[in-house]
Amino acid sequence: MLNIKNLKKKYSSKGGEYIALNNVSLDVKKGEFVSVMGPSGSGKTTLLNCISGFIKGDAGEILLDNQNILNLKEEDLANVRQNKLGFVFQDFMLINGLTVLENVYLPQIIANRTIEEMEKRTNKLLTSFRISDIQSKYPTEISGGQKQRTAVARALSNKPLVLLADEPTGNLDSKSSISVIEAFIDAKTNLDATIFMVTHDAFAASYSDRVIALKDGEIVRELARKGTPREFSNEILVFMNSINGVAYEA
Ligand SMILES: Nc1ncnc2c1ncn2[C@@H]1O[C@H](COP(=O)(O)OP(=O)(O)OP(=O)(O)O)[C@@H](O)[C@H]1O
Repeated sequence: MLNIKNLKKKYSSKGGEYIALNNVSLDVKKGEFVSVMGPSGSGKTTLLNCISGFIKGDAGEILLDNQNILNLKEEDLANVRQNKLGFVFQDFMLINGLTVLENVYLPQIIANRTIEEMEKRTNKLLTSFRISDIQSKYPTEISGGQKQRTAVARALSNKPLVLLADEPTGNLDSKSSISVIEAFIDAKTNLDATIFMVTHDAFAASYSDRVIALKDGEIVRELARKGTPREFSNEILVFMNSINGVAYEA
């Protein structure tokens, strides 16, 4: 589904060159939920931005369902973003002037889906994320958890190949973080969604199938989920603390 081969990215600035990604290779299978963790400055955002095409990798390949998106023109990249990728951001970015239903419809309208396609897809999403009963409400009238489920439903509305999530629990209290993770688990279980999440949050990562650890622009380890989320979370914390100067908290 997502195959990255020998991806390199360096930044040039007055102080010289800085290698942010050094030969990063990874594979994410359809239906997998993968987290990327690493100390500040390890290259997580750079990796996510290369996959979304917001910044250009210097060398290597980023294959999305076998299409190399590394060297696409901006117009083709916009197409990939609209039709093949879904995005969940830290602050969710729902449109307050639109209802829950309209927020989920919007990307499909932009992608020129037919009414029948939109209705079928939207009904499935509203049911999967348990937001059917609040579909006529506006984002300011619903709970934090409902907002997050709406944002994940919207991100999946055009059936993306991969859902990219950038620190989705970053600013949230633990109750809201659980809502986001539940939404991801629903997306994986009910819709076979493929999720690629960058996070500092070992609790959130402990619900993924695999954690990829980055340090200084290189993958230093992959941890496959074992045991309960609590046990996996502890294993992640121990490992992240071992490669990181700063302590991670549970
Ligand atoms: N536009 C840029 N120009 C120069 N250097 C950059 C630029 N963007 C990022 N970097 C450097 O590249 C490295 C990787 O940055 P990146 O933002 O990918 O790290 P990160 O792992 O996401 O960090 P954080 O967890 O703090 O968000 C850092 O050392 C950063 O200073």
